[in-house]
Amino acid sequence: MSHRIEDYAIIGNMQTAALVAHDGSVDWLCMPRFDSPAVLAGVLGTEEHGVWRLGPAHPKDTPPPAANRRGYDGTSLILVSEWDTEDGAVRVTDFMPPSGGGPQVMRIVEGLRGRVVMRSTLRVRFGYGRFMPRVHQVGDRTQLAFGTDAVWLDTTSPLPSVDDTAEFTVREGQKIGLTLSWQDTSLVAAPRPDPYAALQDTAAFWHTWAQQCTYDGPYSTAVVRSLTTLKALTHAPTGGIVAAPTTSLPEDLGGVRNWDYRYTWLRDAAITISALVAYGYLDEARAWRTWLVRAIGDDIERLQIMYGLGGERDLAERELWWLPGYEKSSPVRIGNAAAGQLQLDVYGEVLDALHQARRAGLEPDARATELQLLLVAHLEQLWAKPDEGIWEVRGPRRHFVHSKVMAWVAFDRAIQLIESGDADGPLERWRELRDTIHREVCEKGYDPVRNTFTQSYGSKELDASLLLIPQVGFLPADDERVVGTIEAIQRELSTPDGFILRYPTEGEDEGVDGLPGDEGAFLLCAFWMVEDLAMIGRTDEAHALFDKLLALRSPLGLLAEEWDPRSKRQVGNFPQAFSHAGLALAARRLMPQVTLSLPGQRSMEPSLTAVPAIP
Ligand SMILES: OC[C@H]1O[C@H](O[C@H]2O[C@H](CO)[C@@H](O)[C@H](O)[C@H]2O)[C@H](O)[C@@H](O)[C@@H]1O
Repeated sequence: MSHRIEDYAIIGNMQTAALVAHDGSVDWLCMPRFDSPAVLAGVLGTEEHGVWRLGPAHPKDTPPPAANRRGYDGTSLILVSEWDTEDGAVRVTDFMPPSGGGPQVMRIVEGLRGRVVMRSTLRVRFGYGRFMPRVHQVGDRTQLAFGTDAVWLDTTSPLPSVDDTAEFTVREGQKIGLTLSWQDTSLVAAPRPDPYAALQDTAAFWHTWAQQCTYDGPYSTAVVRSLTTLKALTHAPTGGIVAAPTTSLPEDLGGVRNWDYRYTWLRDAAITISALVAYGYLDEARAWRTWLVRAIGDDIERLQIMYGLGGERDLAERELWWLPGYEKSSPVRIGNAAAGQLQLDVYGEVLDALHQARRAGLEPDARATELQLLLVAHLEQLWAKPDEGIWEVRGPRRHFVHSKVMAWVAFDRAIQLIESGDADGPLERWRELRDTIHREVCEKGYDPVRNTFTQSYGSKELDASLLLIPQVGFLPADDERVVGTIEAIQRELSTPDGFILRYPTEGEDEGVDGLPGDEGAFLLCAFWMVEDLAMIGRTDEAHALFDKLLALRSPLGLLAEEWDPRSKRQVGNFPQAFSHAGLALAARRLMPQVTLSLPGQRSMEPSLTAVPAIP
């Protein structure tokens, strides 16, 4: 397939999501859940791996035309694409109703001017592009089935079709709705959809959701789009949150750094919740907290750093040999071996997100409080061990400084929870431990010669995760070691165009992450840099970097995980929660009236909750 990653739009219903290219092709769709096998997987291969293209008919020897205009309808996740042709103009409105039933993709074609011949080509391939469906005609409805899975195609007017393609003409003022609904074959036929009513309900849903946002600043369009994208990555039935809706969109075009992000990482979900909570969204925090209690259960000893959306633990990684990969970036992987890693930072991230939610007004929950205490008690046994760290390196375990800092955060937030009177725990012991970790990090994780914290104890490498040191309240922003670290990261981890790498890679040799190949600038890290620059008073630089980051967004305001400065393209899974959470939190840091207290940044100060909702 020939679409850039940033050419895609996301539509979704908080159960799953689809990617729609600017020529009207849906090239990625997993049903019924984000982490179910894809029924359309063209983005990782060819049209034969599954696509649903809908747009003006075009000659066989020319590529399908890109829409002349495209955008979301207001703050919603309803995508509107318009084409001008020699014979007229047409609009296609794509959306997935968040109605709670089986997931559906709805596409409404509307003639705007003249007459336009449209073509719908639907190639459903079950099992990630592998299996052709059996096609059954049931009256005027079409069922495409393979084994226990099926999708139904319904249209509001009968369309003449040959094989997988239907051509039809729309005239000015005429509308035709097409719906693809997922349905288990053991169930009766999916109810006949009403896309016109569903469109109204979907628009109302997103409008109401966006109105709750408390941001009132200069970046409101970008912030609301990022928050809407984060909402789209939440899974309403369980409260889980995916890191991204895709697998194996490459971090290195043509390379092997291709991973499956359709799971709930404790870290990514916690950062997502921190961003949503910062703008007044507590329902998502409550749902995630419930998910957390259910997924972890009482099994603290066997805590995983990620789970399936339903709390599944077995996320065994495997390669899909039949998919050539996005621009031949292979292997395509599903599952994620990082699920079995030791990553000490997740304790701090979970405790911090729940701390933010509590301060923002989320009511206490006894089971969640108990869980937090159990997590921290377990961390007492673990914090001194080496681990795989925030970046989930596949090389040897190390004493990553960020992991230790986040262990400090876990103890700090637990101490604050106890001090608030909402929980009982070994206050004195944990205070001592908090001090011990602090001392150890400052002794072993800091290089006095270069005046910078380092990636791991005794190492000479830097790591952008060290930018969180002032943000989490480990040290004040004006501490000279913090300023030295920010400056060292700027010097050594900046790309030529001014963005930030996570850590140095080694080209074709294996670097610290145990992987060959390089990668792009990690967008979350650049947003952290924005926050740090603002915190040390270099506000103009912070704004300039933030503006540069905003300019990397796709025309629809979307961000993948990384930016490749060589090809000047977005790379990695898309859209990614990290990047959008980073954007939202950085925008908040740039609000002049926000006063942040230390320790424990990202606190909700009254000024934020008091501002009026966006119109
Ligand atoms: O760099 C190798 C690792 O890359 C992925 O991890 C990254 O994505 C995660 C989900 O957003 C994020 O939590 C982590 O911080 C990132 O490094 C991949 O999931 C790993 O399996 C892989 O080892």
